[in-house]
Amino acid sequence: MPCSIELTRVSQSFSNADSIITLFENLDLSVQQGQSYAITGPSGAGKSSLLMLLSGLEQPTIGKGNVVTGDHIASLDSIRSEIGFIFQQFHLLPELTALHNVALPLKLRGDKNAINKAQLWLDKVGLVDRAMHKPAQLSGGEQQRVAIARALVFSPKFIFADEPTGNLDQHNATEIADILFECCQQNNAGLIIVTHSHELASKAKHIYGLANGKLTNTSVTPETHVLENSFENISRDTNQALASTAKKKQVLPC
Ligand SMILES: Nc1ncnc2c1ncn2[C@@H]1O[C@H](COP(=O)(O)OP(=O)(O)OP(=O)(O)O)[C@@H](O)[C@H]1O
Repeated sequence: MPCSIELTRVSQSFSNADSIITLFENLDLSVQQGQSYAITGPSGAGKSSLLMLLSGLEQPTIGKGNVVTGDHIASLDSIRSEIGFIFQQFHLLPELTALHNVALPLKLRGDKNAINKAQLWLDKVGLVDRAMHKPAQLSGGEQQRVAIARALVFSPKFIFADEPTGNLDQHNATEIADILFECCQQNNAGLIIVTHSHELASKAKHIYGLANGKLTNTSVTPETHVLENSFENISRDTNQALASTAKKKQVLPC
């Protein structure tokens, strides 16, 4: 049964030397396994902090997060070994080959087939011929492919990605985004992305904006799609009619 991560009325504040920064208060957010989410918003709004709370790696100042499976509610600690991370800076281990970077999470779980499974994942992300290369011998896009394979190799329930395309050029960013969404969908993993990229965010089913401590669902609804399509059809029909009139005017004598 798919599970969801639920943050209920959470607040997050940090106290610095002479002040307290409050990022958000009484915020609710629920993310479901198998679904994709993007969190966008201005720099410093607290997007990465929210990702840390969702993943259970950090605790909110007030409120709490739970994993909900049917009627069963558990703390976020219970899902710690079933979540994967992807970062802007890749965070691969520099002394390990691509193959051993991907195999590492499986080895840590005592999986005897770690190397074979890692090889299959390198194949999935299109890097089978780079298995023996170390991160420094790979391009940014290739390193992020390794990071995606490493994050998904142990079939996690959720993937948390913080600016996964932030260090890549446009071409690589699009390719990496496609691979990431496809791999998560195929593995029924929930995908939660923090990004400044509207192109990347638009691939997610649910899009949230975080600004001034408020989280707003800005996803395009099916109704909006219908309206957009209607406008496109009207605009196309109008253009066709205008083109046809212009053509007739050219042919017909004045
Ligand atoms: N552990 C911490 N201690 C003190 N302040 C923190 C801590 N973590 C985050 N902050 C502060 O909280 C604010 C929000 O940080 P966060 O990284 O969550 O924002 P963001 O929306 O992800 O920003 P960006 O888009 O620039 O990455 C920043 O001002 C940051 O300095």
